[in-house]
Formats: sequence, structure tokens, C-alpha cells
Amino acid sequence: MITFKNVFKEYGNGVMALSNINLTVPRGDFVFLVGSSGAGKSTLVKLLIREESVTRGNIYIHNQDITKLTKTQVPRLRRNISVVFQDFRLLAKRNVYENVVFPLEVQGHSRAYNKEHVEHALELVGLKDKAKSYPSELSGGEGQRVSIARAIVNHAPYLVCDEPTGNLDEHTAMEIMAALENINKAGTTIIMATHAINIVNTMQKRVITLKGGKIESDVERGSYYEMV
Ligand SMILES: Nc1ncnc2c1ncn2[C@@H]1O[C@H](COP(=O)(O)OP(=O)(O)OP(=O)(O)O)[C@@H](O)[C@H]1O
Repeated sequence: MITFKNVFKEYGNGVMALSNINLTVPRGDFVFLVGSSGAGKSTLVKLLIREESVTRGNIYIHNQDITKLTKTQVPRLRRNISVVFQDFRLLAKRNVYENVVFPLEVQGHSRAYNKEHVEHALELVGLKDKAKSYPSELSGGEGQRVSIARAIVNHAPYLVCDEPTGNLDEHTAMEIMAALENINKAGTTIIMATHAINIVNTMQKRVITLKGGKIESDVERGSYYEMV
């Protein structure tokens, strides 16, 4: 479970990006985070992965207050919560397998363990046959699916996605969503910030709408209707 308790985020320039956010995301949920540009979606994502720190309030992941983590403890947080960005950030000189295995190599598992888990992750995103391809040989949608496989390969229980379909056409975006739905069904909790109205309407998941840094609505099986 993720819990935000009275969370405020004020940037150094005085912009109050988030005000008094109270929010609970149970294990297994699939949550869309929507709202117009500047509403605070990316800030909320950055607080969750501790790329930014709260000004006030608490964020709990599995009962651990992540606002209290020291800098050296932050990398360990990534074992519980992984992240996917709009720009896939793949390593150009590594093939698909080598990109996906990267987080496991850092943890020092055996080769056999790594192989099994990379293959499973690639299967969940439908890219098992592309293991030997290099990022330059992939379509945009494939590249993003590789970055998703890399994010889930260590079985973190939570996955945060910031505009994962942002640069992709509608058909490709729906392929990404199919991969994310697979991953959610396999047990990963997903929080996805997006502007993609069609995706939100099609998926019929929980929709949290931010406006001016506050939660405007929080609806089970929401749609675009709730966004405007
Ligand atoms: N590093 C920063 N320093 C100062 N202000 C910032 C910083 N990052 C974001 N902001 C401000 O905080 C507010 C929320 O921004 P944020 O990026 O969270 O919104 P968003 O909903 O993700 O927008 P978009 O959909 O355009 O990505 C905006 O007013 C923005 O200008």
C-alpha cells in the first residue's frame, strides 16, 4: 500500500506544486494520474521515487516512510518501486537482453537467475524474440516496452510511469497499455501519469485528477468525463 499523508511540495522558486495531498493506493491497483499541464503529476511521481523531497507530510510505501530515507538509502527504495519515463533511456550499446538485465547485474544475482527473470520480463511485454536487437533497431513502442521490462525485471511491487505513451502513436500506445495491463494482472501495482484521454477512457481504471496541485477527484473506473 502507498499512502500520501498531508503532502506538500514547494519548489525553491516558491511554486507550490502539491498542496495537502492525501491518497491511498492499495496493492494491485491500476491508477491513472491526470490533470492539465502544471497540475503536479510529475511532481507526485518524483516524490514517490525520491527524485524530489516533500516540503511537508509523509509518504509511506509498505509502512515505510520514504520521506525519512537518507540519500544512501534511496537506491534501495527502487527495489520496491520502479519507474518508466517518456524517453525510454535505453543504453544504445547494449542489446535488449543486456538493457533489461542491467538492474539485476547491479544486485549480483547468478547468470541463471538473471536469464530466467529477463526472459519472463520480456515475455510479459511481448518482446522475447527481440532479445538480441539493439535499441537503434527497435520501433518506438518496442523501445518503450524494453524500458518497461527493465523496470519490472526485479519484481518491484510498484511501478510508476510518467507519460509512458507520450511520444507514441495511438496504436503503439495501446500496445504499451496491453503490456502494462499484463504486468498489473501479474500482481504489480501501477501508477501512471498521462495526458492520453483515449487511453484513460478505454482502460476504465481508477482516475485521480490533479488541479493546481490538489486532488480534484478520485474515481473508480473513471473516464475523460471526470477529467474536465
Ligand atoms: N524543478 C522545478 N522547479 C520549480 N518549479 C517546478 C519544478 N518542477 C515543476 N515545477 C512547477 O510545479 C508545478 C507542477 O509541475 P509538474 O511538472 O508536476 O506538473 P505536471 O502536471 O506533471 O505537468 P505536465 O503535464 O506539463 O508534465 C508547475 O507549476 C511547474 O512549473
